[in-house]
Amino acid sequence: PKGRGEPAAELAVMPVSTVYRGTLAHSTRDEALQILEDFVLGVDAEGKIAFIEEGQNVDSLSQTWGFQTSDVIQLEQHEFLMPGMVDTHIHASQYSYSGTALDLPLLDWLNTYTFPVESRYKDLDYARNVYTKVLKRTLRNGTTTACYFATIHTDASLLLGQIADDFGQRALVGKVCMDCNSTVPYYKEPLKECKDETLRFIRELLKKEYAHVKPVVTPRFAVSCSSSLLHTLGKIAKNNDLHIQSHISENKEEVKLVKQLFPDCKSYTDVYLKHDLLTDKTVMAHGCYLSDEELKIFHERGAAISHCPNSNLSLASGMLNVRNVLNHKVKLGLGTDVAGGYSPSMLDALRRAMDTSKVLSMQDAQHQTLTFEEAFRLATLGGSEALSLDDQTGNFEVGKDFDALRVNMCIPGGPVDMFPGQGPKDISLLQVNACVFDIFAGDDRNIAEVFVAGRRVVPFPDL
Ligand SMILES: Nc1nc2[nH]cnc2c(=O)[nH]1
Ligand SMILES: [Zn+2]
Repeated sequence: PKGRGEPAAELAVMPVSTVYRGTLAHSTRDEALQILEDFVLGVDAEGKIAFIEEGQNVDSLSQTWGFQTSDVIQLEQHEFLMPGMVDTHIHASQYSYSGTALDLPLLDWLNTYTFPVESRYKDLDYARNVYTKVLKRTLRNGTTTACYFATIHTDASLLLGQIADDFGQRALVGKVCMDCNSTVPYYKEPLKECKDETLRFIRELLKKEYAHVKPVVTPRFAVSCSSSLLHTLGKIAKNNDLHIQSHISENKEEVKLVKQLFPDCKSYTDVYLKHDLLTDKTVMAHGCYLSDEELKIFHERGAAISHCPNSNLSLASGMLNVRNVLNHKVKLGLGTDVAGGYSPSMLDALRRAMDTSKVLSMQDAQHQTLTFEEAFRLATLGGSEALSLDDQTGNFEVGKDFDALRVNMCIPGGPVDMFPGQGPKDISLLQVNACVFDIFAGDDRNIAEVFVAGRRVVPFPDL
C-alpha cells in the first residue's frame, strides 16, 4: 500500500515540506484508537500526508523523499500528534451568549434568547466581532473542521465563510433558513426571499473558491420551516450536490409539535425524507428520540447524526443512546452545539459523550458504555465520516490532508500533571498510552499547535 515503502508514482514528484517523528495517535476503520510509537510522518507541499512509517526507516525515507534527517521535527516523549477534531454541529452566531441562558427548555430557550440574539447579525460589525472570536476559540481548542450554523442573514453568513478562510479552518457554513416563527415574527424570511437568498449565499460562497470552506443547506428544523420551504431546500441541495444540516428529535415537546405540524408524515425522520433532505451528505443534530425504524432509514440513506451531549444535558433535552446508533451503523460525529452546549471545546464534547453513556449504563446494566477510544474516534474520524469529508480528513492516512494537533501533556501551567519515564528510549508503551489518554483531562493549553491541510493555524499568525 501507498506510504509503506516506496512512494506511489503520482506522489514521487512532490517533495515533503515537513517531517515529524514521535508518537501518533489516531483512529482507523478497525481500531478506535491506534497509537503508533516512534513513527515518522511526512507532509508534502500541498499539505497532504506523504508517508507514515516506522521511525527506524528515517534514513532510507530521507533519501527517497529528499529531506535532511536534521530537519526532522522530533516530538518530545510527552508530546504526540493526533488528528484535528471535527465539530459536526456548532452555531457560530450563538457564541456571543455561550455559557449563559441555560435555564429554559429548547422551544422557550429559542424564543427567549436565541432568536433575539441571532437577529442582531444584520449588523455586520457585530457579526465580524463574534465570528472572529468563535473562529479563534474553536481553532485554539483543536477544531480543525467545523460545521456551522450562522443566521438568516446572507451577508453575515458569507462573512463567516471569509473569516473561516482567513484563519484557515475547514468549514461548512450554513445560512439559516426559516419562514415560520409566530413567537418572534421579526426573525424569519418569507419563502421567496429565503429561497433567493439561499441561492445567492451558495453562489457567492462558491465563487470565492475557498479551498476548505463550503456552503451547507440549512433548514433550521421542521418547526421553523413550511413544507414548501423544505421542498425548495431539498431541491437546491440536490441540484447543487450540497451538504445539508438541520436538527431532529432533540426534545420531546419538539417531537410532539412536529407530529402536529406534519400529520401526513410517519415520523420526524419521514418529514425530512419526504422533502429530499435525507441524503448521504446530511447531518442531523441530536436525534435523542429517534426510533429504531428511523435509525434504519438514516442507515439506508447514509445520513449522519451529530451527537451534542453538552447541549442535550444543558437544555435537559434528552440523552442519545450512542451504542444503539452505532449498532444501526449510522454515521455519527460529535458536536458542541454552542450555545445550547456551553463549551466550544470538542474535548468537552468527548467527555460529555462518555458521561451520557455512563448515565445510560447506570439506568440499564445491559448498556455497553462508550469507551474513551470510541469517544476519541467520534471526535475525529467519526466526525469526518458524518460530514462526508473522510476522504480528506479525520485520521492519518497517506493522501489525506494533514489536519493535526500537536499535543503537549507537559505544558507549563497546564491542567494535568504527567509522570513520564526517564527518556525517550526508556519510555514504555504503557507510558505512551497514558500520555495519549491524559488528553481526556487536558484542554486547549495542551494543544500546542494546530494544522489544517499542512498550514499551521495555531498559534495564530498576525492577521
Ligand atoms: N440546540 C438547538 N436546537 C435547535 N433547534 C432549532 N434551532 C436550534 C438551535 O439553535 N439550537
Ligand atoms: Zn443546534
